[in-house]
Amino acid sequence: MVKICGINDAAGFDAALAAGADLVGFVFFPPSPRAVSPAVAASLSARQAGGAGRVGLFVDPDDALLEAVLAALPLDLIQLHGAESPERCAMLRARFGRPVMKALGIAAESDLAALDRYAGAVDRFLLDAKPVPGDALPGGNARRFDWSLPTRRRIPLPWLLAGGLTPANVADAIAESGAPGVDVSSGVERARGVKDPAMVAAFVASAHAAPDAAPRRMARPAT
Ligand SMILES: O=C(O)c1ccccc1NCC(=O)[C@H](O)[C@H](O)COP(=O)(O)O
Repeated sequence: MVKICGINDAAGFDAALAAGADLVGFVFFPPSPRAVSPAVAASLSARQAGGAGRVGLFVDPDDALLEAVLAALPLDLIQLHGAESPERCAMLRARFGRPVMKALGIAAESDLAALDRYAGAVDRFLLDAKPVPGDALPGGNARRFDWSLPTRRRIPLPWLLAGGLTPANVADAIAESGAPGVDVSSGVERARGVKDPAMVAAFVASAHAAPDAAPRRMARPAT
């Protein structure tokens, strides 16, 4: 399973779908250079029906933002990339009736303890590099973490690996981490916030071809 995150223009959206990405992510976090309004996300999503699940990325969203986004386009998955508690994740999942993917920042094995705290409250995990002081954003910083860490714990839900992935390293990342899916943003950009269609195509091809992976093993979220 391959997710291309931070889609904010037609070329990036078209490239992701043409390449066979399983999920495309829209960032609803205004400080991000990849941020889109609900209207822009809806118009990009309408370029092609189906083809990839639509993911909305939020950072500690209030209910009003989720209402506005879901009124504009039918998300398949809500990605929570802030400090949302397990209780808040469960509440949003119940209120909006969409599966939730919780992003967990990982820098050391001890960070994996959060998996058990969230397991009953969410549907999937995104294991991403933990931001460090000075990072501009809570995610999407092209920072990677030790790919062997996920192998040290049983991960109780379907999950994606993220953080600093590129077309050149994604096969190694899958092999070393055992990830059933991957998520990328910076590594398929020609400039910060600008997706490069050729890099998107190369990333999806490399991830789907990775011999040690089962990237399509994790079913798409129900729509
Ligand atoms: O991309 C952003 O602008 C962003 C903003 C706020 C929270 C998370 C954000 N991105 C997360 C992702 O794009 C991915 O899920 C993941 O972090 C991989 O990012 P990258 O290292 O850039 O490939």
